[in-house]
Amino acid sequence: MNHPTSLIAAHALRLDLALQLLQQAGAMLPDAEPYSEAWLQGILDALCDLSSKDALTGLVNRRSFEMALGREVDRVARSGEPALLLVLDIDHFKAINDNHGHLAGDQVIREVARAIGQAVRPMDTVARVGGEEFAIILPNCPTSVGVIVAERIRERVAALTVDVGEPAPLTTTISIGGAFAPQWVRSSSLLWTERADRQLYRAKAEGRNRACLESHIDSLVSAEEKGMLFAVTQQDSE
Ligand SMILES: Nc1nc2c(ncn2[C@@H]2O[C@H](COP(=O)(O)OP(=O)(O)OP(=O)(O)O)[C@@H](O)[C@H]2O)c(=O)[nH]1
Repeated sequence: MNHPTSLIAAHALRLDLALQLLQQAGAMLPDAEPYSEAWLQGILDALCDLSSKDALTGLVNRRSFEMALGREVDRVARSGEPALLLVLDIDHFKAINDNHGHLAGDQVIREVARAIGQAVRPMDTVARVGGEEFAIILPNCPTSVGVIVAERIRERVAALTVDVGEPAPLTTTISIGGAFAPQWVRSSSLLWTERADRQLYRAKAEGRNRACLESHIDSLVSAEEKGMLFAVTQQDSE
């Protein structure tokens, strides 16, 4: 397809606010002639990057996480590879805010985020999905490995000492819930998340500072998911 060479007058674009936002976030501005095609592309890329990140931790934010989860659901349905979704929540976090202040709470969130990031593979997507809630998508993660990874993350966080400028550093723990995507079944992000959330709820109810992963996933495929599988099979055979 032929594109007209110049559809826009680049200098007429009002980019002040966009540039201000990028500078304030400490983003690298493109090293190209201002208003050239390469420069504009660099600005757009930097804005996309900024809008997909959580400002406090630098992790993937909720919006971007949901997109990644949708892509993983599709990938699992196509490839049949096992994938694990973990949801994590800092235990009794309200007490940290109440006893040490909001800034100390923020510092704990940042350190927990860093510890989680260090405990997983680069191919895993770690996101901050709420105040003190995180989620991780682990593609290509067999059931036996999932349990080990979840436990490794829990131990890393439990071993953290967070310096918040008080005589003694703070320590904290997390509860983790996990669910595997049902293989060869076209599930949905929502159903997968609900399963992981149920396990997180269980981890909290059983005493916190623990990881609970759903077992026997085949028998837990819901009627709704079986319906989706049937719909796919029917469609494919047409
Ligand atoms: N410092 C700080 N606190 C936050 C942030 N977002 C949410 N919070 C606080 O996180 C706390 C979450 O508390 P709860 O949902 O009651 O849960 P909890 O105290 O962690 O208890 P359990 O989850 O049951 O172990 C609330 O007090 C929120 O105000 C944030 O960005 N920074």
